[in-house]
Amino acid sequence: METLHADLLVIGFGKGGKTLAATMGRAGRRVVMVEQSALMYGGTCINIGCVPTKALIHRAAARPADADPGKWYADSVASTATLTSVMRDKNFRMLDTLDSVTVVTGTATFLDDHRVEVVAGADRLEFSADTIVINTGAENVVADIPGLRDSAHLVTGTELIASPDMPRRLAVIGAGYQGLEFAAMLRSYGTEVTVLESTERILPREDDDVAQAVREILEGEGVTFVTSARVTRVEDTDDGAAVVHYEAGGTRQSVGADAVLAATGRAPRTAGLGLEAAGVRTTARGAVEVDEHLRSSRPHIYAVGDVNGGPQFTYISLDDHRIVADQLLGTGQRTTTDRVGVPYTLFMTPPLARVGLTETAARAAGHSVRVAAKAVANMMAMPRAAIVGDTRGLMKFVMDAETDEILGAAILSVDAQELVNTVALAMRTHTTAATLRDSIWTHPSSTEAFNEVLATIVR
Ligand SMILES: Cc1cc2nc3c(=O)[nH]c(=O)nc-3n(C[C@H](O)[C@H](O)[C@H](O)COP(=O)(O)OP(=O)(O)OC[C@H]3O[C@@H](n4cnc5c(N)ncnc54)[C@H](O)[C@@H]3O)c2cc1C
Ligand SMILES: NC(=O)c1ccc[n+]([C@@H]2O[C@H](COP(=O)([O-])OP(=O)(O)OC[C@H]3O[C@@H](n4cnc5c(N)ncnc54)[C@H](O)[C@@H]3O)[C@@H](O)[C@H]2O)c1
Repeated sequence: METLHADLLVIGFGKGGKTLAATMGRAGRRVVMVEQSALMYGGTCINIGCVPTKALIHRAAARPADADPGKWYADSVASTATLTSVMRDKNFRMLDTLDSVTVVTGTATFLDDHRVEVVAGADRLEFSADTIVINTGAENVVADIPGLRDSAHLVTGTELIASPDMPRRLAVIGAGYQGLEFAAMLRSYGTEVTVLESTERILPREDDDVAQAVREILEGEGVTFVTSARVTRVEDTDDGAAVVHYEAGGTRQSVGADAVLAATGRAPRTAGLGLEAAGVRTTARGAVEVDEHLRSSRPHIYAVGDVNGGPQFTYISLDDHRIVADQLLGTGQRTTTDRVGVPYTLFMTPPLARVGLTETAARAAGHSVRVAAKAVANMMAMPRAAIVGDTRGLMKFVMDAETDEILGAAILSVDAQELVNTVALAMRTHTTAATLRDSIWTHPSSTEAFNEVLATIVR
């Protein structure tokens, strides 16, 4: 069989890989992009991750009081599918319209460190490339709980958002990003939601006051939480539902559910890639082992995005592409250690946005800390929350008492996903808290809260 040669071969149509493929294609390099599914052009984020979940969250908030919840849910799933198909098509065309880029639909496996086999049904192609980028993402982990994997009611987020049938009762296993976003989203459509989390409290990496505020908001919406829960068994019943058995607080309990959502993490997708044949090492957690330039143990093979074991966010995959592009076209200076102030947002309503250190982590790291904090409901100078009708939440800033630089922030408020980017930029540019506090911001805006919160030193 003929082996087709490319300058760059990318395995997986994720954020980092597709952006790199486009950049290299525009620079005149011969690029092959291999994606295993035509339903995944553009990757996880636009097809089964960020975009559809946030679209469904947005639609839930727009439900008229008199709309039938089940029908509104089915319509929302349908309109979300339309949105993702438009984005998928745009992503495909972004690469397909570049003369030097070829998109191949099939599953890639390494034959050796320069050759990759692509299989699609009975068809088989073979490619070789000078540079290979692995961008295969991550996949949901289904915990090893008796009965769970065999339950007809087990769903991952991918299946949940594809079905027009709104579950009447949802049991969520895991109170991380997926668990809390799906719990909040389904609850706002009208589903009865119970979240079972194995740790002592939700969001164990956040400060107590922030995690508690999140829990109170979600409980106020009607979500039930069981923490320190050990899920022991999932059992399908004759009446077409499931019962999730668990132990908590020293007693055995159970909850009935029409769907059981596995939200216990996403693991790097390296199985079946033939990494051994290429001499590419993996970490104990199954990620491709990379250095700060994202080179694997074979220097011409890179890994970008979730598969390299870094933070699982779309914009990290995008930043990974900048590092590899700098290796291939630039000065080769950029590294993962350049990253300062990486923000992230949990999209509940209102959202929780975070950047930098928590108060607990800042103290543990030996910083001399000052904390500014205020409940959104107590703010006088930020009418935006009242205007949009949601004054729940709090804002909290952790500053270095000596330099007045911001070490971290937690913003649980309307517009938090936007506000946090300004704070992250302040952190990256060593802008002091006093500058943010005394700056001129538009009115009425959420950013105005900085004037007030940063003047409210609580410790
Ligand atoms: C429900 C959910 C919500 C999320 N919400 C957010 C959010 O709001 N904000 C945010 O920043 N992040 C969010 N994330 C995380 C974000 O989606 C991921 O971090 C990001 O999409 C990872 O992109 P990637 O570049 O690693 O690869 P991916 O986009 O995962 O792409 C990998 C691609 O590789 C393909 N592939 C795998 N193996 C092979 C093979 N052998 N051959 C060929 N192709 C292969 C897959 O089909 C897939 O298309 C969310 C994730 C989920 C699951
Ligand atoms: N808004 C966003 O940016 C966004 C949204 C969704 C997902 N993501 C990304 O996807 C990643 C994966 O999300 P996730 O929520 O699946 O994982 P996660 O790691 O964020 O949370 C998993 C949770 O499940 C709990 N858990 C594990 N095993 C359990 C068990 N047997 N019983 C009960 N609880 C158990 C863990 O203690 C943890 O709280 C996130 O880390 C994030 O990077 C991002």
